[in-house]
Amino acid sequence: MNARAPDPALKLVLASGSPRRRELLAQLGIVPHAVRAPDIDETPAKAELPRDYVRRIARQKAEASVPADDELVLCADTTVAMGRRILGKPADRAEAEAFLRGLSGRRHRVITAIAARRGDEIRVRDVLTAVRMKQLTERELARYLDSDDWQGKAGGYAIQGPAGALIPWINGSYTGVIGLPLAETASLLQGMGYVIGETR
Ligand SMILES: Cc1cn([C@H]2C[C@H](O)[C@@H](COP(=O)(O)OP(=O)(O)OP(=O)(O)O)O2)c(=O)[nH]c1=O
Repeated sequence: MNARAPDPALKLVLASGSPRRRELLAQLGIVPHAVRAPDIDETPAKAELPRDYVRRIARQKAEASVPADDELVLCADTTVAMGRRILGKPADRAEAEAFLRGLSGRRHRVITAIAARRGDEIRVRDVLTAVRMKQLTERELARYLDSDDWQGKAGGYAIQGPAGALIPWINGSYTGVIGLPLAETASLLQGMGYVIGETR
């Protein structure tokens, strides 16, 4: 992919309503010029594979976010995959419990796709992390469900919260599991001409 010339005047728009993504971006020293969360239908298509699904959703978020001439848009989507199954955000406690019982004692994948848009050009990348959850006891499961920390989290858990105690092993990108893989995001933004570290 061709790298664009660095443009220190380019402003970053974060097209995400996730406060975690904003915090992760701050780790790169980036405070978005604006935050505009697009509203799109995140229903998986029939038989859609998890990686295809997150890439499609990240692209659709970018398509729904039209940047001004001096703006670069960044969006992302995270999903948990068990084989071919896509585990999105649980609708309620019963669904979170079903997800966690399925993840308990096994390996799954967390895939985050990031998309950047400048003008009409959209670039998408995906980052895959393998995660193992320990075999949960009934007590651990009940305590975690009681914490409500599963709400709004793909797969029904968040590694950066109390569920960190339930995850003994990952292979991949920790920041990708939380929702924004920082190394890949930095390189994507720089490739689109964004200058990290510039005060705007
Ligand atoms: C597996 C896992 C997911 N998550 C979160 C990351 C994402 O915010 C969320 C998946 O939902 P997303 O649809 O990716 O993002 P979002 O709805 O929070 O924000 P937006 O669509 O506006 O960008 O799950 C964690 O925070 N920690 C984890 O360990």
